[in-house]
Amino acid sequence: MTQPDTDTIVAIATAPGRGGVGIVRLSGPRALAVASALMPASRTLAPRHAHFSSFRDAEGQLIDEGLVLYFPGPKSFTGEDVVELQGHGGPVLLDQLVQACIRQGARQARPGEFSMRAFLNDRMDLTQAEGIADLIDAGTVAAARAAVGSLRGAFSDAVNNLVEQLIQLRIYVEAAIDFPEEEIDFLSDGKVAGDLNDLIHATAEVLATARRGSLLREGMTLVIAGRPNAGKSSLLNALAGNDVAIVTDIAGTTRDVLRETIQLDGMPLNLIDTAGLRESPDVVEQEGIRRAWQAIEQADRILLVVDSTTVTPAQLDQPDQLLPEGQRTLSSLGIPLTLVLNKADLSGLPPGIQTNHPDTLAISAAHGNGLDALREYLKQSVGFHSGESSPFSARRRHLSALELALTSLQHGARQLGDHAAGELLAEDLRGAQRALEEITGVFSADDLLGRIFSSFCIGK
Ligand SMILES: Nc1nc2c(ncn2[C@@H]2O[C@H](COP(=O)(O)OP(=O)(O)OP(=O)(O)O)[C@@H](O)[C@H]2O)c(=O)[nH]1
Ligand SMILES: [K+]
Ligand SMILES: [Mg+2]
Repeated sequence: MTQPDTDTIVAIATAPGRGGVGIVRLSGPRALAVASALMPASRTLAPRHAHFSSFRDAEGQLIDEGLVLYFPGPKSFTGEDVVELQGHGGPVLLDQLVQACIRQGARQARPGEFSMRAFLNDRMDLTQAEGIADLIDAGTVAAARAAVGSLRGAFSDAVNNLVEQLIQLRIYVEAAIDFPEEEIDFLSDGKVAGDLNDLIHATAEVLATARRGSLLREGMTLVIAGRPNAGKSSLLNALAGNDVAIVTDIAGTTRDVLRETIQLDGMPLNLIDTAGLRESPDVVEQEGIRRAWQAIEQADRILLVVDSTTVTPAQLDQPDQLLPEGQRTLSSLGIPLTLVLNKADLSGLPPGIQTNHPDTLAISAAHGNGLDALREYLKQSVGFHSGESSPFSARRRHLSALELALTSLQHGARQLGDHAAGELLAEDLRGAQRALEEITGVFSADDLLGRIFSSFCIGK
């Protein structure tokens, strides 16, 4: 496992720009020495007390004056000696303070390096470190509450509980393998099957909660696709409540991929409007259509918009027929799809859910009819309820790890049914544990740590 290096690091900890107060943070074995070099020689710093002091560069030039706080390790954020210099919040001024610290032997911190040291020094686990980043980045109150939950360890607790149950089961199974003379026929032993089943349920539950947490954080990506002039851009504008996209009656108006994020009762929705799909001799439009397909492939859900005055009832159950000849098929992508029958004002369709066709709604993007039903439908399609919160925030990597653990456990359960060798079950349980421990960072590849922490900003 990576060890924290012994450099003393420094960075501006407050947001870039001007503010009343700006904080420069030092961490490492020489934090106190570096900070002291900027202050009058007579200054001694009592731990966890605010001291007022001047800050000077190596030439004795006054940079600023403000408060100094010293947190001796290991009871500090990073687990190392930490000193905070709180000056006035000007970018040039704070940079001078950082440069003065560097002159005294500190090094500029890399993105996320303070949090990474806190993790490596066991001050927190990975989900807590990620909780800090998510809290800072939270775009909604619900997302911020979920991130605080992670920060306080709610996610780690849930995962550690699963690991604990898993270890108990592994001990039993491995013992049965190692001591066959004991004649514990654990394969037909109801205890193993029962415990495994409990574990599968508990893991599925944590996964469901994590999915909600991830939804609050990242939202859902909806790609609006369809033939030219179906009313895709009109739908984007109607949902965004803003004229983000150009709407005209000319087929092929939209060329670029347009992105707009909206909130649906606290759930972020990333809406993407695309060029109308058709064969076109125009090279600009061709490029737009290529990009449209690129966006479609990345969608969490596709909103296939069709002009309801042009469709026949038979086409409704075969979405691929709703695109012109020569286009790729949507059904082969395996992405959830909603059929939006637009221009209901012209076709006379009743706006809202079409009860005899699943995942089909009629709307009038131009007049706003059926949009409330569409919003409600979108929330329900992902299991999101208004005002919902999640006890913790989660990221894609957490979901993948939980999914992997669940698949391993389910695979293990099938081994039981097949009366196969216990080694196979043991292997599945080991795999599940590894996946779960990757979430909290008990088990982690070095490059995973690098990837996670480098996505944090400098000073975090
Ligand atoms: N009557 C009626 N007209 C609509 C409705 N929605 C869109 N339109 C009209 O249909 C035409 C095309 O609308 P757009 O939103 O530009 O369609 P688009 O699918 O984005 O078109 P491209 O970008 O060219 O692919 C415009 O003249 C809109 O005013 C609707 O609900 N009812
Ligand atoms: K158009
Ligand atoms: Mg358009």
